[in-house]
This record gives sequence, C-alpha cells and structure tokens, in this order.
Amino acid sequence: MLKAVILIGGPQKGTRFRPLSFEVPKPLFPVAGVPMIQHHIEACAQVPGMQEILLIGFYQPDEPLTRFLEAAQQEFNLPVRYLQEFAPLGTGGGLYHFRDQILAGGPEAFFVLNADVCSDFPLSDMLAAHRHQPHPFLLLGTTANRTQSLNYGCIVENPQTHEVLHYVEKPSTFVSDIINCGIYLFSPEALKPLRDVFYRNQQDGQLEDSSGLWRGAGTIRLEQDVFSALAGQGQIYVHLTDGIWSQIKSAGSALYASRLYLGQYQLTHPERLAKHSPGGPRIRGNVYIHPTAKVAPSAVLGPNVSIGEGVTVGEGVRLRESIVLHGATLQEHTCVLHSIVGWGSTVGRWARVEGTPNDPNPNDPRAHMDSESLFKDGKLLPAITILGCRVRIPAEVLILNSIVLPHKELSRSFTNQIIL
Ligand SMILES: Nc1nc2c(ncn2[C@@H]2O[C@H](COP(=O)(O)OP(=O)(O)O[C@H]3O[C@H](CO)[C@@H](O)[C@H](O)[C@@H]3O)[C@@H](O)[C@H]2O)c(=O)[nH]1
Repeated sequence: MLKAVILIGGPQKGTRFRPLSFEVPKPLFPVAGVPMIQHHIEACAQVPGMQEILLIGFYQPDEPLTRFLEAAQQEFNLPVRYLQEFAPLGTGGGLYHFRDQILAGGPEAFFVLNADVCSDFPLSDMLAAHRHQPHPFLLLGTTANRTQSLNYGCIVENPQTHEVLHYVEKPSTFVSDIINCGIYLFSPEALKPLRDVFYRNQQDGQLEDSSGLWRGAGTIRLEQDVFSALAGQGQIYVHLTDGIWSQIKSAGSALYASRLYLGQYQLTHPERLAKHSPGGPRIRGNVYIHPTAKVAPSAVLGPNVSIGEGVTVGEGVRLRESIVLHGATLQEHTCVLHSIVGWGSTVGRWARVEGTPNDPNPNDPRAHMDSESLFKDGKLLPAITILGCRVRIPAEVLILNSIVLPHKELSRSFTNQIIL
C-alpha cells in the first residue's frame, strides 16, 4: 500500500506569483485548464496501490480548497485530505508532525511532491527502482546547465549505484548539473532521521538559519537538515529522468508549464484538447477550452492557450500563448499574446494585450525557466503581461509587458509598467 504527500506551502509563499495568488492559493492556480496540484493527484492516483493523498501546508482551509478536495475525492475515488501545519514547518517539519497520519495503515512507501513543480511524474519508475533496491530516500533528479543549477538543490551521485554522495541546496558555486526535482519516494524509515533533527532542534531551542531568519524547533528543512546531512551514508539515492520538468514559481513559469502539460495531453488526456470543428473557432496547436466557455467561430486560438470556465471570446479575437481565467471577457477583435487575463477581467474590442516570453533557451537542452526577478537596475524587465482579477481594459489600447493589479479600470495604453 502506498501514500502520497503534496507540500503545498502557505500564504507567505508564492510571493512571485502575485497578483494572481491574491485570488486563489497558488497550488489551485489553473495550469492547462486544471488546478496546479490536480496534475500531481492524477499522477498519484494512477500508481497501483495508492491508498491516500495528503496535502500538507499552512493555508487556512478556505472554500476553494475545500471544494477542490471534495471534487478530487469524488473524481479519483481516493481519500484526499488537507493537514494544516500550526506554523510554517519547512519542507520536512510537516512530514514529521503528521507522521502518524502518513504511516497509518502501514504504507510500504510514500511519495512526497513539491506542489510548485510541473512534471510527467515518473512515479511508477521510481517505485520500480525502490522495489528493486529499497533505500530510505529516493530523489528524482534531472539535469540543468551550470548557471541555472545554482537555483536548485544539487546532487553529486555515484554514477554506477546512483547513491547521492553529496547534496548542496542552492550552492553559490557550481557543484553538479544534476538537480533535485522536488519529487521523492520515502520509505517509512525516512522518518527516523527527521525525528533526530526534531530532537536536535528541541535541544538547541530557537534556531537562526543562513538567511538570518528565526525558525521554530518544529521546522525541518528536508534539503539542508536531511539530504545534505545524510549524503554519502548509503541512505539517499537519485533516480534520473529526462522527462518534462519545470518549477512553477512565477506567472511566467505557469504559462510555460501550461504549454508542457498541454503537450502531454496528446498522450494522457486527448479529450481535454480542443479540436477544430465545423462552425467552431480555428484551433492551432494545443488548446484547452472549458466546456462552459463561449468562443466565437471567427476567433483563432493557439498554440498554448487555456480558456477557463465561463469565459467569453468575441468574434475575430486572436489568442496565443495565454491563459484566460474564469469569467473573463475578450471583446471582438482583441489580440492577446503571451499574457494571463485574470478572473472576471474585460478586454475592450480591438485592444492588444501583449507580453514578452522568457522561455528557456531552446538551443540548450538542459535549460530551465530562469527564476525571474521582476526588476533589473530598477527597471521592470520585459515579461508576460498579467491582468489581475476584474481589470477593465478599454477598447483600442495597447497593454505591453505590464502587470495590472486587481480591480483597475484603465483609460489608456501602458508599456513596461506595474499599474497599482
Ligand atoms: N507544508 C509546507 N510546505 C512548504 C513549506 N515551505 C515550503 N513548502 C513547499 O515546499 C515546496 C518547496 O518550496 P521552497 O521551500 O520554496 O523550495 P524551492 O525553492 O522550491 O526549492 C525546492 O524545490 C526545488 C525543485 O523545484 C529543488 O531543486 C530544491 O532542492 C528544493 O527542494 C513548495 O511546494 C512549497 O509550497 C512549509 O513550511 N510547509
């Protein structure tokens, strides 16, 4: 019997996701038409023997989260429960705190998944590797280029046995081009080293971490306190993948992840991809349209477009590389490129909403999304355009490389600005 834990963090996390995380917790943000963590749940539910999925985080359980849990339980016919940490306990503290719930029923092993990653989740392959040679910790690893590897946990392996010999979280100089994907398979023994860290923290009292922040004794950093500490002791192994994988830290990376998942749908969910039908809109490449959306037949959509519930797309609209969220309206002949249109927003006719993609370098197979900072030298970097919720864009204007905060009613064009 198997279980899975998804680490969903909490409201203080996901700051790079603003203004979109104001409206919905980041793990529920729709990527390729479904909430970000539904992709995780679907992957877990497909592993034979999966008994229960636990979400661990420090969000107050609100209505969207409760509704999502109920819908997921029904759809996958599996218990999907939320366990709330009393304070942010780090990536390992929640696992230790809720150990009795995780181990209830005696699972053979449990998956641990970071919520903010996009992947094809090769969970069955990881399970097969674990069953072949069980170890307390199995990490999924992929490759990155030398510069970008510094943004991730870096793994030095024994190439013959795949034992993790050395682990450094976000090093300041190059350590290895194998990075931690934030997808793990732990055996029940993995909780023992977490207990040791917990007791050590209790003895030391309040702790200061490398960034000078105080953290409570219940806080456990899986990466530094466990992986770095136990590397080279025959307990941690890495399973390498060359499948799709990306972090989802910002709105720009959500758009990129949406493209990856829409591409995956060709194999996994062809029914979710819109098809060209007589009298329907023109579809180019991979496009998701929610069944309740109204799309005019002369609109041209795609590639990489995702249209949410109740959206209205008018005649002559051109949409590509964009996400349009629940209840938004794109009036006739608008053009929306490389953008996210927030919940209930309206774009006036003949308006153009456009952003600049910052996709990984297509000539470097090991490149990932850059963990973008919004500014450089005090200037807003060109990036995708984001309209927060209930924004109104008038007719015949241009909104380029800008971020518009919720509830703004604009009266003219804007370029390279954050509109507060
Ligand atoms: N429950 C809970 N979850 C948390 C907490 N803090 C973070 N998380 C969740 O844990 C995951 C990792 O979050 P971060 O702490 O922001 O780490 P990171 O910068 O994303 O780096 C991690 O992921 C990379 C892969 O995406 C790894 O390369 C890296 O080594 C590390 O594991 C996210 O899903 C986040 O929601 C917490 O206190 N409690």
